[in-house]
Amino acid sequence: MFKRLVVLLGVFILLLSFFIRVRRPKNFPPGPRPLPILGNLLQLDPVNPLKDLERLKRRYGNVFSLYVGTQPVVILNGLEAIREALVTRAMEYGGRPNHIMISHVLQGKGVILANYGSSWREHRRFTLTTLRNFGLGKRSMEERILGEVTHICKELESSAGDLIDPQNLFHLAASNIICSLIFGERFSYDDPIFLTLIQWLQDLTKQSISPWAMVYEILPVLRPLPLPFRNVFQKCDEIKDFISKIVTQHKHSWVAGEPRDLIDSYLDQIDKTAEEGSTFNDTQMVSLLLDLFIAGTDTTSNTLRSVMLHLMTNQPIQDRCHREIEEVLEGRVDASFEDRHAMPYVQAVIHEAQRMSDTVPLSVFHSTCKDTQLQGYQLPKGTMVIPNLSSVLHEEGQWKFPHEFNPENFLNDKGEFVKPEAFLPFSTGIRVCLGEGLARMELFLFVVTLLQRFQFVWPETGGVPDLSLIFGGTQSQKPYRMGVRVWNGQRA
Ligand code: HEM
Repeated sequence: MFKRLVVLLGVFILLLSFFIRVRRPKNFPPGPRPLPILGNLLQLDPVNPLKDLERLKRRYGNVFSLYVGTQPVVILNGLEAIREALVTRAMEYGGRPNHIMISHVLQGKGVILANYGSSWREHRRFTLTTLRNFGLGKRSMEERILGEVTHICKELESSAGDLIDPQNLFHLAASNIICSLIFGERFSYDDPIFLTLIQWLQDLTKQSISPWAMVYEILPVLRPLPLPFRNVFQKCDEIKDFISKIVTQHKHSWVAGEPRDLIDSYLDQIDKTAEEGSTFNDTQMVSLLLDLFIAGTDTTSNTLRSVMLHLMTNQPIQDRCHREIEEVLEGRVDASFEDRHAMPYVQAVIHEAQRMSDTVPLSVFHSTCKDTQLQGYQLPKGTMVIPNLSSVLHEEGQWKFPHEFNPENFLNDKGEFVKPEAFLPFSTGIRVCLGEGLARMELFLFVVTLLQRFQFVWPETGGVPDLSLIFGGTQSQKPYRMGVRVWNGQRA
C-alpha cells in the first residue's frame, strides 16, 4: 500500500513540477531546487541522510536550506554557525517546530518539544532544581547510579565466560535511573510491566521517524485516516496512561513538603503555584515525565554501548584504562564522580567514544522565535532549524583526528584531559541537554565500575567489528555480542 501511494504521488508531483516552482524567501540560505509537495526529500537517503547533508554542505556552505515537503528547513553545520545561532542568538533560535508529527504526538507540552516561553522555562528550571535536590553533583546521586551498576555487575557475573548482547541490559539500567528519580523506585530487569514500558518507548521513538511520519508531514490531508502513523499516537497514549496511574498512586501517599521523587516534588509545585495562570498541572506533569523517559534512556544506553564497543575492539586502550582505575581507586569498591579528575586517560576515552557514538546527530530540531539572521542570511519567524551536531563532532580543524577513534583528541602534550569547544554531543545554548550532568555522571560511574571488575573482549567468532552507526533520532551501534571475563588480578 505504501509503495502504491509513493508511485501515485511521484507521478502527480512530476506533473505538478512543470507548473509550480517553489521559491525560497528573500535572502534565505541557499540549497537545491525543491519539488512541489515533496520538497528535497528525494535528495536525502531516508536510511541515513548524514552523508547527503555533508555533500550539500560542501556545495552550499555551512548554512544551507532544504524543503521537507512544503516546509523550508535550515541546516546548520560546523561550530561557528551552530554557536552563532544557539549561543549568540539564543533567544531567537530557542523555539521548537510545531508542525512535525512528534510535536503533535507530544502536543508541545513538557520540556523537549515545548516552544520557547514561560511553560518551557518554568518546567526546565523546576526539573533542574529537582534533579539537584535529589543529589545531582552530590554523593546521593552517585549512590543511586552505583546501586544500578551493582545490578548490571550481577548480570555480567552470571554471564562470565559467555557472550552477551548488552543492549537490553544498558537500556534497562539507564531507564531505571530515570525511574528511580521520577517514580521513586526501580524495576527488576525481568519485570513484565517494565519490559512492556521500555518496548512501547522504543516503538514510539522508532515510529516517529519512520517513512509514515514523512507521509504525515507532507500530506496533511491523510492525517485523519487510520494509517500506520496513528499507532504512534496510540502508543503515546498508552505510555501516558501508564504514567498517570503511577501519579494517581503517588497522590494517595504524598506528604506535602516531603518529596520522595520528582512526582512528589511536582505535586508540591502544583500546590505552591495554585494561583491562576500557573503552568504546573497534571497534564504537563505526565508530559514532563514522558519527556525524561524519552530523552534519558536511549541516549545514555546507546552511548554506553558505543563506549564498550570501542573499548573491546581496542584492548591496549582498555588495559590502560583498567590500570589507571586500579591506581586511583587502590582497591576501593565504589568510584566517585570526583575521581574523574585523577583519571585523565579514562576521561579522554569516554569522551572520545561519546564523540564517535554521535548519539543525537541532528540534535532536537529548533525553530526561530522571530525574524532573525545568521551569517548574513535572513530567516523568518517559525523557520525550522536543524543543528547538525554530527558535523561539529567530526569537523576538520577542530580535532587532531576528526574521523578516527583516538583518545588523543582529548589529551594535551602533558597527558592532561582537555575538552575541545567542538565537543557538543549535548548541544549548546539555552536548550542544551537538561540531563547532561546526569548523563556524564552515569557514563563515568558505569564505565569505571565495569572496567574495574571485568575485561570485555571481542569474540573470536565475531568477525571484523562493524563500527558503523544505525541512523536515527538517536543513533546506535549495530547489535553486537561481547565476551565478559571477571577481572581477578590477571588479564586473560
Ligand atoms: C549521553 C546521553 C545524552 C545525550 C547525548 C543527550 C543529548 C541531547 C541533545 C543533543 C539535546 C537537544 C538540545 C537542543 O535542542 O539543542 C537534548 C535535549 C534534552 N535532553 Fe538530553 N541527552 C542525553 C541524556 C539525557 C538524560 C539522561 C536526560 C534526562 C534527565 C536528558 C534530558 C533532556 C531533555 C529534557 C532535553 C530537552 C531540553 C530542552 O528542550 O530544553 N538527556 N539532549
